[in-house]
Amino acid sequence: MENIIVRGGRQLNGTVRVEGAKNAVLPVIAASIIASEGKSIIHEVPALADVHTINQVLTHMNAEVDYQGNTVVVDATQPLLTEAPFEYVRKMRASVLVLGPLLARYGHAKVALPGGCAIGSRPIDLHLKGFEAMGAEVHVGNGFVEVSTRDRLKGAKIYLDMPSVGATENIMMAAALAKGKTIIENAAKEPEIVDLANYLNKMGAKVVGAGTETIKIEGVDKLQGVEHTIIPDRIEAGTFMVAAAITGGNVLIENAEIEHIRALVSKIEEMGVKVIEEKNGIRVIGPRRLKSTDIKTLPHPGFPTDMQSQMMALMLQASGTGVITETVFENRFMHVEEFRRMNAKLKIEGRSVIVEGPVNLQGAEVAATDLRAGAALILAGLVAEGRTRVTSLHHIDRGYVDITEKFANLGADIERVIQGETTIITEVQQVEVQ
Ligand SMILES: CC(=O)N[C@H]1[C@@H](OP(=O)(O)OP(=O)(O)OC[C@H]2O[C@@H](n3ccc(=O)[nH]c3=O)[C@H](O)[C@@H]2O)O[C@H](CO)[C@@H](O)[C@@H]1O
Ligand SMILES: C=C(OP(=O)(O)O)C(=O)O
Repeated sequence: MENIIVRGGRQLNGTVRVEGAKNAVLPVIAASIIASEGKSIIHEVPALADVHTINQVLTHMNAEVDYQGNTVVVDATQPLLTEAPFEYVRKMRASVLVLGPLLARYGHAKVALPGGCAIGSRPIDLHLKGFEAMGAEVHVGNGFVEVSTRDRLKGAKIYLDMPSVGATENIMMAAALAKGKTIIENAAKEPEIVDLANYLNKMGAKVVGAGTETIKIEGVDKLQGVEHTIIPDRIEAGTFMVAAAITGGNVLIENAEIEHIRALVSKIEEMGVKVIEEKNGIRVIGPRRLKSTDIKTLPHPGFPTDMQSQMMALMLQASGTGVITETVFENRFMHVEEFRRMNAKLKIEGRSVIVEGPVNLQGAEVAATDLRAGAALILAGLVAEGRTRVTSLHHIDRGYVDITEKFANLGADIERVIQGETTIITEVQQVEVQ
């Protein structure tokens, strides 16, 4: 079993470069299977366990996938299987993102039902509602969801009860080849939606309005493979911003896009952190004393739920009482129990956590309960007294490339170990481990 060991007390200084965004690359790779002509060449692909999973899903379906350096090349011109079994969906819920592309191109898709996960029940009813509105039949049974249509999908007006990122992406991809116009109302506005729309448009689709609450898609007859570069990962960037802030350090986060993380920037500035936009990225300088604040997670452009646990770590070091309210996922406070093992004073009240700071965090044995919680525990470990051991690293490997090396390069006392021994983990080994 692998663990990360952090010894607290070092200030972080230097430069770190963020990777391409996990949440942008997964739908983009999924969308590449709509291309019936030409190869899709995708750059800035992060070497994450989730990327290997989506590549395996495509390979299972008969697409040719070549992954070298940070580039993935997908050739989906040959006939594809239209099923994704449980072994992939179990590892990664985003496997459901092949539903829209397969339905669009083949009129059929069958994917194992994702089920609940650590952060909430996460149904896919809105994805299915969208497909049904476009004329697809939906059948759920034996642990699978199957969507099919005898005729070509028809454009439709679809109102999402909530601005679901995955539903917006799946419907956008299905609508790309539908007959006529689809309008998605109350669509998700995340930067990753815009990246997917840009990619689809390069492939020949007609998508307008991505990044606003109304997206219009005029269906076309076919899409072709193109070259695309994935946007930077705003959550990885945010995690390093918090690392600089929590240690009172000075870190340049290269390749970070400030427009994608305004809500986070504004909150950490309220806490006394200095944020400077530079030519190559964002410089973050932590203050001597942090002031507490309140946070409410919301769909973009609100405060991202994927930064909630990292902010909890930061608020534990801030003076005063702060309230964190989670409105996106109903069960995303699993890390509270782990922070408490580190001497945190946290009180859960319904969908909020009251954070009393500052506390003297103490190193402890803690487990990552999801990928962001894992990163948050490392952040807490950076300032805790003594040694923190973080386990369940498969969560962290889903969303962070070389997190141990990146923190070590900034001056952290951190190492990844196997059964008590220090090891250097290569990308290939990481894939075998998950
Ligand atoms: C791979 C990826 O991009 N993951 C991101 C994506 O997840 P994901 O796309 O799964 O998140 P959604 O935006 O769909 O989920 C938001 C909320 O809507 C609910 N819901 C969603 C769909 C549905 O059909 N019915 C329904 O009730 C979910 O249970 C959740 O409570 O957006 C989340 C919210 O920003 C992020 O935390 C995830 O990192
Ligand atoms: C919740 C997350 O991802 P996923 O939707 O892939 O589980 C995340 O990236 O924090």
